[in-house]
Amino acid sequence: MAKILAVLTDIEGTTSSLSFVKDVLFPYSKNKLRSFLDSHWDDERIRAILEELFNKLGKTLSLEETLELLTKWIDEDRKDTVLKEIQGYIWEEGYQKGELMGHIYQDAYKKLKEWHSRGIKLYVFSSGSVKAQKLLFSHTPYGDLTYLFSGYFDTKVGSKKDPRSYETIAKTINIDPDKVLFLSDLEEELDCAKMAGMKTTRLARDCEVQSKHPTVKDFYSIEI
Ligand SMILES: CSCCC(=O)C(=O)COP(=O)(O)O
Ligand SMILES: [Mg+2]
Repeated sequence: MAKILAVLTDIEGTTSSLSFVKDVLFPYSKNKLRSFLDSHWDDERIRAILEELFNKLGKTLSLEETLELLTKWIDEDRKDTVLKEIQGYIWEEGYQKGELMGHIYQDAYKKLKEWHSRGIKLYVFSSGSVKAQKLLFSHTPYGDLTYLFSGYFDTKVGSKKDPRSYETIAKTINIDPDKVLFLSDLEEELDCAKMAGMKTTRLARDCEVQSKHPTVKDFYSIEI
């Protein structure tokens, strides 16, 4: 493999379990959505996010309508920036109250730490908002791991299923795409990163998969 200067990693299914996101984080945001909207409906920061939603829809929604729409989007696992921003704020309260703890696989933690100590730059690209990413990595059983990462990207940079997002990330971090290794559990994301010129490795933790990309069961098997 050509010299890798940076690792760009997905979260769900890659550094962290699918089940943590689907069975813990998403239900938490769904259960707390009504009380969050009730208590933050007039908050300046939340209003700005909701205005973005209303602009996108071309109409203003009532609290009840907003609740209904965002609940539907959580159920559909919609990767919408407004939903992801709101979820980030809800999870923040969960982490602060000690009701949430971020999940990271031990192999991911150990290898990320090793790569960091070797001077390899580490970046995150997730559909979860940058706020949600930082919260997850600052509340792990291994402590606050945010020191490992040089930057975070969410879908404000573009969809994870669009090669242009990976091109933008490479330009932003100022590293040639072929010196960046992208890690993900999803073939389509890896295809897009490869189209942008990045190196790729697929994580297939709990199942056998057919893949065009080098495939590993955990981070221990990734040689850089
Ligand atoms: C930052 S944790 C929440 C992750 C999330 O909201 C999500 O939709 C998962 O996206 P990923 O791109 O990490 O698969
Ligand atoms: Mg994933």
